[in-house]
Amino acid sequence: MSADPATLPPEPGVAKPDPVLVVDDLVRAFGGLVAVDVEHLEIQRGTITSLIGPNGAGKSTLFNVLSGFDRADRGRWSFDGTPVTGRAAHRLARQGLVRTFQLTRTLSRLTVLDNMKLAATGQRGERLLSALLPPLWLRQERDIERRADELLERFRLDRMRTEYAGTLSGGQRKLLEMARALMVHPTMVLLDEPMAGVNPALTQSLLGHITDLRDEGLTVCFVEHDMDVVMGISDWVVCMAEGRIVAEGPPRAVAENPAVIDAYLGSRHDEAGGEDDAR
Ligand SMILES: Nc1ncnc2c1ncn2[C@@H]1O[C@H](COP(=O)(O)OP(=O)(O)OP(=O)(O)O)[C@@H](O)[C@H]1O
Repeated sequence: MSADPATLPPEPGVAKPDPVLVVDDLVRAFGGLVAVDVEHLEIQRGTITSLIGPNGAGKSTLFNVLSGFDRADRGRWSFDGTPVTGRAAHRLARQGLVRTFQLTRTLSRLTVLDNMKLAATGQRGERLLSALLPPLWLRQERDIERRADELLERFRLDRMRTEYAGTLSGGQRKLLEMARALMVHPTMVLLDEPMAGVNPALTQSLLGHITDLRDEGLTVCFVEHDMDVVMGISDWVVCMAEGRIVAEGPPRAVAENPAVIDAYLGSRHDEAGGEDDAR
């Protein structure tokens, strides 16, 4: 952070010195259930910000809306100084905002290299144009393959280049998800549970990749349930509960925040069917 995060008041909606993403009044409801109701949120450029909260807090829904994979019922948001409310995912990717997805069954049937190449094809317009201009098309294909190979080497997946993605281990899949997101040279990446299903040996390597991205100037925002991971690498933590942001701040301050403790205990209380379960 250009300003020391410790100097910012740890309050929901606090203004950041150089926000790359700014969200106002975002509401997403499913029938009568308000899944997301965010009054104001700013994500500071060049930081690792994690989004935490109990199950059903609205984290994935917020990610889906901001990355153009779901619509909001209300609200405005801007990315890198440009209003992008309601903009589709492929257009956001071109502007530099991408999110990762868990590998689908279809992608598992493609090779690692083809997965990477497919991730570069957000630019429909250019591809149509280049199909009409073969030399341009060839050059673009070569550039895409070169970029894919650089990233595969960086993430130590180069030896798996021609293997089917479905044969990768849990940790290698997470590396591929991250590598795919970087194909479009993003400014900001939204990572969906980057550590889920990863064995401890690869966890350190994944954490290292995430901090490297931040150190290179990218903004990283991720949803994660593993609190050791959150506390270990986040510059800033945002906590949601029942669709709202209930706390944000540096990791330690958030961990000790009564609103956060309440959110987690409250959800356990609900899961316990009303019994007082404060473990
Ligand atoms: N497509 C949908 N249709 C109906 N309800 C939905 C839909 N998607 C999410 N919800 C509901 O919205 C609320 C927020 O869900 P969301 O998945 O965003 O929470 P989350 O914080 O990501 O939870 P988790 O940590 O369990 O993934 C939940 O009550 C969920 O059941």
